[in-house]
Amino acid sequence: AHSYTKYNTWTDIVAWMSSMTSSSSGLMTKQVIGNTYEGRAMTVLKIGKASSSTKPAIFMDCGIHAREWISPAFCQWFVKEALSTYGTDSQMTSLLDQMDVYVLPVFNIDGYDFTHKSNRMWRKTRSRRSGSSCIGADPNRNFDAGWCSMGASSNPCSDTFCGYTPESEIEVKNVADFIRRNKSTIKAYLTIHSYSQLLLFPYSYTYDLAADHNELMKVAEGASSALRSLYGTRYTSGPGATTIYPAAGGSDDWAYDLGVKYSYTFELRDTGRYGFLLPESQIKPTCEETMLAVKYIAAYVQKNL
Ligand SMILES: Nc1ncc(C[C@H](C[SeH])C(=O)O)cc1Cl
Ligand SMILES: [Zn+2]
Ligand SMILES: [Zn+2]
Ligand SMILES: [Zn+2]
Ligand SMILES: [Zn+2]
Ligand SMILES: [Zn+2]
Repeated sequence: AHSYTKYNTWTDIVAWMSSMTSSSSGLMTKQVIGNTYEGRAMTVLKIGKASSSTKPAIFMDCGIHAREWISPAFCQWFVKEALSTYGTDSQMTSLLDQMDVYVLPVFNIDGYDFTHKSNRMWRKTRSRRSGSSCIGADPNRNFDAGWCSMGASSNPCSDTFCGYTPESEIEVKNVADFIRRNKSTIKAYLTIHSYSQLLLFPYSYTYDLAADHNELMKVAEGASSALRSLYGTRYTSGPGATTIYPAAGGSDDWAYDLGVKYSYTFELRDTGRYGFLLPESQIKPTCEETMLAVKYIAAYVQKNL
């Protein structure tokens, strides 16, 4: 059964999405944006006060990398917090009255399911192509942003295989299509990963500073200190290229170049003691502190609409 303090199976997450939607009394709707390679339905949850007019929006995805289990746990936690504190928490109420938040709880569903059933350390998608016995591409190297120019491999057997073309992975194409369709309303893009405790922003595909570097840095530092205020967890903020490593084809860089100014990659707990195998006992504290950072960014975006 589903639990917010467990790493849920895809089956449990599917059931959870349906029950949360039907009990949300209109505050949340769900829509399928396409299927994965193995045919699982990529489901986006739209959270916000129902409105006949289109509202500005924030898009957040989790689980682009299969083994980073704390990430989908956070998206589920965020949905719970949003639905349960709307009407009582003034900031969440204001946010959902004025904006919509699109949440993709698991981006790479095939990979996530594979980590539960076979190989816990799998990272990529599970696509297959004749000509190679190796499976999958790194979805965070498959976006059309400096594609395969650095920090990625054109070897299908590599864990950072960039794919055969930009958006060759159907999961990437489905998400890119959705964001393109909604780019006039999407003001912020948040993509949740683990681990290292970093708050990254463009660019990773070049050492050049983004046009909005100073503003993005200011907001990242504010979000990191909001996060630190709860349990003292320390994050480092900065452009991906210099803060983690130079790498091309990432979703944050692609969204930024599309025009989504507030584009961030979160690398959640920890710094390496458990790594991807973060104990379930740390789900609650990790999610509660991350809520503070996400709400900080959301409030900033709201103020600057
Ligand atoms: N644009 C990007 N932003 C963040 C990262 C770091 C994540 C950390 Se798991 C990755 O390697 O895909 C990588 C890229 Cl290419
Ligand atoms: Zn279960
Ligand atoms: Zn499992
Ligand atoms: Zn990742
Ligand atoms: Zn990572
Ligand atoms: Zn809470």
